[in-house]
Amino acid sequence: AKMMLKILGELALLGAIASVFVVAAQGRAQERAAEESSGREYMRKLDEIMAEEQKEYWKETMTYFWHEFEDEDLKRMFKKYSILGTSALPEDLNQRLIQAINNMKSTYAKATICDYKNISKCDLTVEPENVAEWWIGEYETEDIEDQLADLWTQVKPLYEQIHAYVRRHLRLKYGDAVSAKGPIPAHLLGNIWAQTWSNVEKFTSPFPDKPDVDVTAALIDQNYTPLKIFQTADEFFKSLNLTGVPDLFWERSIIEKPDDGRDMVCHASAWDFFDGEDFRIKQCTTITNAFFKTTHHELGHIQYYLQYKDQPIVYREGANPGFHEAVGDVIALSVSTPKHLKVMGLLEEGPEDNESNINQLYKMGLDKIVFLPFAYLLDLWRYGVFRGTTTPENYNCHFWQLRDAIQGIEPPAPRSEDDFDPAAKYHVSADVEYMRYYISYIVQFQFHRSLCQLADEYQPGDSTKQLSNCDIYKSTKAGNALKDMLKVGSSRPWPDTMEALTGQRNMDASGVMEYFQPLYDWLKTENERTGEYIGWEPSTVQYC
Ligand SMILES: C=C(C[SeH])C(=O)N1CCC[C@H]1C(=O)O
Ligand SMILES: [Zn+2]
Repeated sequence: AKMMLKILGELALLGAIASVFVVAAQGRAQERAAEESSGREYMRKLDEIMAEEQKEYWKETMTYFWHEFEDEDLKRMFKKYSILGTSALPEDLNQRLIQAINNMKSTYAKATICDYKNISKCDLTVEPENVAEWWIGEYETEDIEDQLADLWTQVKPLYEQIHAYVRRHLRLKYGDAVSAKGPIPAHLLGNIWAQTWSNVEKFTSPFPDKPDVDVTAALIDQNYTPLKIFQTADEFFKSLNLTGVPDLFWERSIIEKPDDGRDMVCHASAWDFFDGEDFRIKQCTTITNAFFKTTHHELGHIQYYLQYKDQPIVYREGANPGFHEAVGDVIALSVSTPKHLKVMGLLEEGPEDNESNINQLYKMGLDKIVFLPFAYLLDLWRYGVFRGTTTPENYNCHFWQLRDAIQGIEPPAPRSEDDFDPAAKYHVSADVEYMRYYISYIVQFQFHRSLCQLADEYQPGDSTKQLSNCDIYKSTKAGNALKDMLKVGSSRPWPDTMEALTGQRNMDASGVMEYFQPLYDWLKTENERTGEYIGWEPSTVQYC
């Protein structure tokens, strides 16, 4: 009884604090912002006030010895409230931080935050370690960096096979501009960041005589509009007994680039307004295969918001950031199968023979496998920047050293410290953590495998039910399992959440490797036939 009273007291305390936090923060901030400003200025003012008020409530949180609470849930909530992040900065510096990445270090140097591992010690300047620790801390896993490295070790052999195969075909097209054993020049890969290589698929496909699985032409021929792409994607989620987007979503989202001259950050994004009703996407949709996929990706974020909207505010986030990025992609893995595209009338009936399957896996590999080293190295580089092992004098040099060593690509021309190439990536300039995508591209195949088994679309060892040909469309059994995972938000440690869906408590590459096994086998045979050098020697381009 005494224990119960104590817990009830803590819960009541939490309820009071939590409601004060949120309602007060939003209500008062919105009133003040509206009184003091309007339009674009309103959003900046709202940010400013919210940061001030968040800091006020954070200080109140710190007056409780929550570390000693017995109730695990209560303690978890307080721990999340205790992480203030960049809102610890004075708002003007926070604005500069958001808008001017290149003076992040001096901006951080002026702020003081609590020691990540000793929250009662709050006189620390934001030493580099705290930021890397803070980002890594979001994964609540002591050895997360080792796990991330292990995942790369598991997938790297497959990447090296794709790299060698693509390099050969680029040599066939561009000659000696591409060395037989060196890194691939980044500008030949059809993507400004060389992060995915889908744009070289057409002239490198293993079996070019087979029908192309690119739906861009079909989308255009069938008069798809951005709205119809969104409605089609939303229908897939509803087919799984998940929740369709609310009317407010259609009223308030921006799904096409505005033609009224205002400038807008066109990088696709999804937004939760934390009132349980207002969820939006901002996207400059064009009618392409790529945007068909991105729309599913962004609606995956909206679905997560919809499923955890009744959780306490502090738990309205992904089980870890990688989970949030994986939801829409898991759906897109089903949508992008030739089987599903034929159901949608976006692909002509045609053979689903082994060569077509290899082509399809190759297309997916140019997106999913090629992306992994890029996503991994981008935050390896930033961990070095935050920790001070990468100093301003060698920002660009270290970036290209990682691009050379891990991704096997080289800059198109000599580089120096007069250049700052990492900032050409939106997420670096906008200060958005990126390891979430690396994790997503691993765990989405673990989720896909489990959902496909539930949908009876995949059976290990059954060649008629291969993972890469699985489409969970209309499987309410799979949909309900996914819904159960999403509803939890971050109220449980992510290994618990992953285990509930997959039976596994760890991220592992077995899902992605199983999905791509037929391609891996084919590439090893093909690269051996053509005598390719697997891997790459260091670049000879001057970049340090
Ligand atoms: C689509 C989004 C918004 Se969450 C995105 O930033 N992505 C999705 C794939 C990786 C990363 C990128 O574009 O670099
Ligand atoms: Zn995303």
